Amino acid sequence: MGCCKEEEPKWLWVNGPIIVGAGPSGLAVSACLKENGVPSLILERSDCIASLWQHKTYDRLKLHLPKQFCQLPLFDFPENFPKYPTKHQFISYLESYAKHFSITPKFKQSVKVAEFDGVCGFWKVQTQDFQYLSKWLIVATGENAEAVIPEIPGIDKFKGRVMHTSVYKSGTEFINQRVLVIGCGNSGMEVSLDLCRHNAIPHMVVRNSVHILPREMLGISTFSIAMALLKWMPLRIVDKLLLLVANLTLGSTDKLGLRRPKTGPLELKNATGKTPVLDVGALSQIKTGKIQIMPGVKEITKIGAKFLDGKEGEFDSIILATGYKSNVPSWFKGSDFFTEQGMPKTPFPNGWKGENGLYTVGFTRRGILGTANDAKNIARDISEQWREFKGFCKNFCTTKNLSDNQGICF
Ligand SMILES: Cc1cc2nc3c(=O)[nH]c(=O)nc-3n(C[C@H](O)[C@H](O)[C@H](O)COP(=O)(O)OP(=O)(O)OC[C@H]3O[C@@H](n4cnc5c(N)ncnc54)[C@H](O)[C@@H]3O)c2cc1C
Ligand SMILES: NC(=O)C1=CN([C@@H]2O[C@H](COP(=O)(O)OP(=O)(O)OC[C@H]3O[C@@H](n4cnc5c(N)ncnc54)[C@H](OP(=O)(O)O)[C@@H]3O)[C@@H](O)[C@H]2O)C=CC1
Ligand SMILES: O=C(O)C(=O)Cc1c[nH]c2ccccc12
Repeated sequence: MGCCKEEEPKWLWVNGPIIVGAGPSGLAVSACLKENGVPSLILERSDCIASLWQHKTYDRLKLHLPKQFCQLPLFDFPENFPKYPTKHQFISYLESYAKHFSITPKFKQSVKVAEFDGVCGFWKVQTQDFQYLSKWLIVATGENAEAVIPEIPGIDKFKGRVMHTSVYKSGTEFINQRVLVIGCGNSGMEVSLDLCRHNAIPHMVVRNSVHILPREMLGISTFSIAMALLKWMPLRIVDKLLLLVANLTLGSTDKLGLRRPKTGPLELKNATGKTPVLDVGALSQIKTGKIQIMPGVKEITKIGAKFLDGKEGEFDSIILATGYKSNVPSWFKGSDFFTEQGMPKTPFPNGWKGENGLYTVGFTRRGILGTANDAKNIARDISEQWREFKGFCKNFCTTKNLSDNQGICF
């Protein structure tokens, strides 16, 4: 009987923290560490930095918060960037960012297991190729690591195309098609709008309530207004003001089949992570009927869908705009720092630090702004320990002809 003993993966000692994920969060924390004299190693499952932005977003995507809220620490956006940069501009900024700080992640390293070894006092991080060892583990895999694909009765029978928004690029593939868009967050709204602009016929499923705010109020971004008001008044009052202006400028969304939640938009974002829709044009297409609002789906049939109100419709394609989730529970083991949903249990602003050298960056439900905050906190914290640890490292590592961010093999 042939026996093939699986080869033990090679061990790599990392000089500095291990960062999992080369998105904006991983890059930001690596840059802040470097600024404090601490080397680090980023492990990235994909073949490039910012893979969410490069591989999983549609062509027409723009940041919907103004640029001052979306830049990473220590290195600003170029002056000539517009108020709302395009995704291509954002990616080129991130590439310059990595270059500026000489950040060279190790690509195609998908972390399968990460666990603290209490005996040796190190984090053991396993990818398909290696086992990495470090005193610090920084989780930067994001709140949007995997697409949420809900089980919708009958979806396997559907004859047309079914895709998640993470693979949608442009409406050019859907010209003249009747498309069912399931979900009405920012992705559902913007994909429906893009479909309209390509002469497709989108029908958007709204099974629940949703907050829609104008992206700007009197030429000032709604998000900037909210941030400014929050310095002076409680969240609930800010929410009331935002809703007052939203109702004045957009009219009642309830009449269009878009009921507002009882909880205000910012309070809801903080409590559940549900981001309010910042409208960039979908609402006016809903008003003209070019985007049709549909109730919850009862089941999908071969040729279309049956809805909870008893109506039926025929569709050529289905786009799941059903959101994203963290993937931390699938690879992070042996600690109860994270919830079952893969978010830190400790709420903002203290969720960035765990025990035994564990850190998280980008799990604040506050977009890039939250990332920048975490990255600075982590770098400050680790750099204090680093100075002490460096002495130990010097004795430990025999091979000295390696650059800062390479692992030492033994
Ligand atoms: C369509 C869209 C638009 C958005 N627009 C904005 C905006 O305008 N402003 C804003 O502030 N926020 C926006 N966000 C939120 C956005 O997710 C974050 O702001 C930002 O991308 C978060 O960066 P991150 O590095 O934390 O996560 P990500 O960008 O998701 O990066 C995480 C990285 O980790 C890698 N990874 C995951 N699992 C593993 C593993 N097991 N092993 C190795 N690598 C792994 C991934 O491949 C990825 O490269 C948007 C999100 C989406 C989906
Ligand atoms: N321009 C930009 O900057 C953009 C930013 N984004 C950001 O990306 C993140 C993800 O957004 P998005 O992809 O819209 O995800 P969201 O999680 O915000 O929205 C998911 C939507 O899908 C619905 N849904 C989930 N499961 C089902 C189901 N089984 N049946 C019917 N509906 C379902 C949800 O409804 P329910 O509420 O009932 O659960 C919700 O309407 C957000 O932070 C968003 O702001 C996204 C696009 C553009
Ligand atoms: O665009 C996103 O997904 C974000 O997470 C940005 C964001 C953080 N906090 C908010 C509050 C209201 C609208 C968007 C955001």
